[in-house]
Amino acid sequence: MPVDVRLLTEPDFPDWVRALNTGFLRAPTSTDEEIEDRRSSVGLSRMRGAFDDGRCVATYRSFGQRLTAVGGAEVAANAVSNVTVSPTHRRRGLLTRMITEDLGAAKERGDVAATLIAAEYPIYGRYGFGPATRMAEWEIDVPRTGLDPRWSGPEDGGRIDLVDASDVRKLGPALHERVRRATPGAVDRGERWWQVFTGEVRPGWAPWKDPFFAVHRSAAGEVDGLLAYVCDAKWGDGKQPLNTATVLELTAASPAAERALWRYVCSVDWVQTVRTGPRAPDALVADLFPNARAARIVTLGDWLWVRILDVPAALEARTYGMPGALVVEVGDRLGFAGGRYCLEVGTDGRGSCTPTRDAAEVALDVRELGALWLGDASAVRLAALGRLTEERAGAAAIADALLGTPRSPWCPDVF
Ligand SMILES: CC(=O)SCCNC(=O)CCNC(=O)[C@H](O)C(C)(C)COP(=O)(O)OP(=O)(O)OC[C@H]1O[C@@H](n2cnc3c(N)ncnc32)[C@H](O)[C@@H]1OP(=O)(O)O
Repeated sequence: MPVDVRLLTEPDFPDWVRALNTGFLRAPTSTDEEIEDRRSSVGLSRMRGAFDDGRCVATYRSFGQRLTAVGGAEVAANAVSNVTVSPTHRRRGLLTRMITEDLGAAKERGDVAATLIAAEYPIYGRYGFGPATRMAEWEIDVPRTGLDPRWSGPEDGGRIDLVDASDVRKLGPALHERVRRATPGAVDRGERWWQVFTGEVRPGWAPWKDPFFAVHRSAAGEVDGLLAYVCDAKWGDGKQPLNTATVLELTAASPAAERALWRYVCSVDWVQTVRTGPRAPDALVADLFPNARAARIVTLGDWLWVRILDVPAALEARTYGMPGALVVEVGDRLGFAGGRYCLEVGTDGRGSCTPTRDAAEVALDVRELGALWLGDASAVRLAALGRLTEERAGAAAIADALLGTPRSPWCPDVF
């Protein structure tokens, strides 16, 4: 009997959770509470599974997401998550069947793009996803930073206060909303995100340790920064504290708040090492210190992957650094977004994008367009890699001048 790939129905859910845990190498069994908690937090309507002789052997879920484009507008995105195929059924095309159906539904719904955080690099390019934002994590050797150890708070009239989880649930969402609308690549967060982040809801699959929460207020008294961190309890043989603080979240609506919160976490007594957690690759953190080499990059990699589903809508949603025009030939093996398009950008930085028969100036796969869309990748570099063809000499540099951005895009979330 062929393996049945289909949308989930209510009775499938416990078996689907077992298959999900299996694919992610977690203990396959779950308590009834865990299943009920998961069930109440996700909508079944966009969950898929593959069933072999009645047993779930593959999982897939998508949900609606708001994704910030360059310039601050947001687009409707189809966020992809919980992708697994059990080891007994791998490499038989089950992922391909589930994702092709789901992207087709997203296209029909009018979603502009699809997004995901890829577990492994080689999986999703074949479906038109490109790495659109990157992450970096630093480890800071605090005594080497050259910071004045006598620091006791911001000198510019701002202040930092430790707060409780319930305060974070009150203050965090509005701050995050403000920051994510100003951050290309950021995505919206629902109430559940804040419940899990603050420990109000503790899913069985994630270990929990109460973080320390701090907020930064500007001199005007406005909350413009949020920090969450946990500390270990390591001491050396010579009775020296060797604690590490690991930052779980640092959201700042202003550079002053960002600077103050990094300064704060590097000033906590006993803390010798700060792990920044995943940050934007051009985060301010490393260069805040008199000795920037005290911050060492420990991880650098791709983060949010974007799959453009509607080229004109995606290119018209964002803004551009200069006026100009470019004819782009987009290839799409799955047939959702391919075609030749003319992008024309006015002096106001807004673009119009329409299908055209004019000669293409650059040709690329939709995967590379996804990588370029948020401004992180370079068309000139993609041409050097052989992943973008210049049909007119110099066109890749024009693409970069149009699409490039002064700061890197950044998605602080994992989903
Ligand atoms: C957004 C997220 O949820 S990320 C989490 C992804 N999940 C995981 O990493 C969990 C562990 N891995 C798995 O469950 C599975 O291996 C999956 C889901 C990644 C792939 O599922 P499969 O059903 O085996 O993929 P499928 O058979 O459709 O493969 C399609 C193609 O992708 C390739 N492919 C699939 N997975 C990988 C991989 N990890 N590395 C390299 N190539 C891969 C296949 O070789 C195949 O290539 P082809 O078209 O050239 O023949």
